[in-house]
Amino acid sequence: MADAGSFDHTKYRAYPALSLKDRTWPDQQLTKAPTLCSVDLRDGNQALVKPMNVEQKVKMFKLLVKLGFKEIEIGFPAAAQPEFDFARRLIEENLIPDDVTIQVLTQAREHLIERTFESMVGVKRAIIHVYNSTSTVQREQTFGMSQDQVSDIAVQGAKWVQDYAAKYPQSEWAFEYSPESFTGTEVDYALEVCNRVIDVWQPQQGRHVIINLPATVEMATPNVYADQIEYMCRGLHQREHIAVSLHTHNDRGCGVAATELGLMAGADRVEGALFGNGERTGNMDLVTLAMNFYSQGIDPTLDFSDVQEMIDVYTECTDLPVHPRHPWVGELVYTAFSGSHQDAIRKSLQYHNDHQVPHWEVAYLPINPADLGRNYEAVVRINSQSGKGGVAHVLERDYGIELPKWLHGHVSKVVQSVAEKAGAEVSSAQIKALFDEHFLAIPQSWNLSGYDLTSSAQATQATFRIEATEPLALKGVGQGALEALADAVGKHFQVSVKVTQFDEHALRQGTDSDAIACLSIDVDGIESVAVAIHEDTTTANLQALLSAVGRVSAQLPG
Ligand SMILES: CC(=O)SCCNC(=O)CCNC(=O)[C@H](O)C(C)(C)COP(=O)(O)OP(=O)(O)OC[C@H]1O[C@@H](n2cnc3c(N)ncnc32)[C@H](O)[C@@H]1OP(=O)(O)O
Ligand SMILES: CC(C)C(=O)C(=O)O
Repeated sequence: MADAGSFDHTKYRAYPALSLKDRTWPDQQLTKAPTLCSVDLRDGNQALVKPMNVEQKVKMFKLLVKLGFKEIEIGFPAAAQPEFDFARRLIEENLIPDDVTIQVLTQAREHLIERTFESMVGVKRAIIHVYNSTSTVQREQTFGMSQDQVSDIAVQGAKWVQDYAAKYPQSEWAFEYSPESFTGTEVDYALEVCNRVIDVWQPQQGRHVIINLPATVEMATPNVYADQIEYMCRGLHQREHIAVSLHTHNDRGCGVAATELGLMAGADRVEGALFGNGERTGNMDLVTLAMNFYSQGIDPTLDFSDVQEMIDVYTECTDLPVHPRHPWVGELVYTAFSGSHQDAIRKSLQYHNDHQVPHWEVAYLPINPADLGRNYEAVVRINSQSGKGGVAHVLERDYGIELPKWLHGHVSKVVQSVAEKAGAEVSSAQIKALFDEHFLAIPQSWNLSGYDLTSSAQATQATFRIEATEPLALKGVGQGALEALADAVGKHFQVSVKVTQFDEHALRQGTDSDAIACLSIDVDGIESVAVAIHEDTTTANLQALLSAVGRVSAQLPG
């Protein structure tokens, strides 16, 4: 038995690096997506607390087909009755589209291979995937066998697969071999085993052969895996007739990176699972890989335009959640809470609206979330980390209220104070309510009920009627209505009223004809800000001024 364990790194040692001095993969660029094979229904399934039942497998299979997978490992039919039944169901109910090839896994043991072929009776086309572990540890500790003996298991397995395939000539067969725990295997020995298998299958005679090189356990940095793949690609017999496939796991958190470097090193095909489900830390995440291609302008060959459906089916079938920060698809991955990010996003989106930008280049948003069926509401969310740009963005986005820049700070101060006190997110509806309460609401007794203007070349003479406890009529004169009202109010309260900021424009949404007036005044040194919306532009302007005075009226003389 192993000891009880102590946090002592000296019991571990570094992975022996392969010295491939003339490696070429670092100079390669990925320009095309590889063949993508989903192993959700096998490697993903075998790692679940509660493996999927047949109905769940059917549901997952249909999702995988809908997403566009052309190769799908559907299970390990010799392992358990539900696995066998699922294979039969797909075949008997004709659920496999003509352009989709299913794949099944088996150990290199004859009775399991025989049963696997029985599960495939009547299939149009299938990949029989046979594996045995070739790793040093498993040779010594699991099998107690020499290199030659383990290599013989692979060769024998390959022959059985070939022999049983010959018994079912109505189906089109492809063969796949995995030296399981490839990354725990001496690479020259792994090459030797694979070549012995290839020599049995003779792919140059038209047989479709896949050599899959799994990082069953991820043990080293991705560059080491890439070296191993380049080494294998150089040495495999009949390389041009076989597909080299990658199957990485995520023990060190680098499953996707290892796959990408492995592709640069010459591989043609990739196995993985949605959201990285799979043994331990999971298989390589196909969603991340495909979206990495997509975001580089490369067709990923999969369609994730309805990400929510994918998440719903996945969570229902696996009973596993998708992390909110999961690359590309997590609930929070297009959300900015922090002020400077929000400000940059808002300006960048505006820039895209206003200019012909040939490619998507928006600050902090590597792709357009709408591509995945996500809406923009999630992009900017407000809490105490947020700034004025973010609050302005929410009012614009959700209510069509475009505020002048000088007003952003005033609104954000109110929202920030609520966010700080609550220690929580402030919703869009709360922001609107705060805006209404602090800027738009007309203070009691300060409602403009009418006005009469007489304009001459010199000045505007005006009477303003205000709904107060005692209806009020104020008279003033000035260059235009707003100045006349400032004059009228000033005279009435014996104060000086100066308009320091003013902006008026049409509202972007809601009633087309509505105007919004935003204004800041100085009343004997006291600053006051207010906003008014009205279908009549002049009324909006005048009401904004009256509201601004009303907000500080308690501080005015008399
Ligand atoms: C890395 C991977 O993900 S590999 C896939 C792993 N997935 C699974 O194992 C899930 C499905 N597997 C199962 O349900 C079972 O293991 C079965 C049905 C396939 C086999 O069941 P059993 O024969 O009862 O048990 P088990 O798997 O423990 O068999 C171990 C025996 O098979 C041998 N063996 C294991 N793997 C292989 C292989 N790939 N090829 C040949 N022999 C193998 C072992 O050496 C051992 O031999 P021994 O009996 O002489 O000691
Ligand atoms: C059977 C093989 C491909 C496997 O699942 C692994 O090595 O992780």
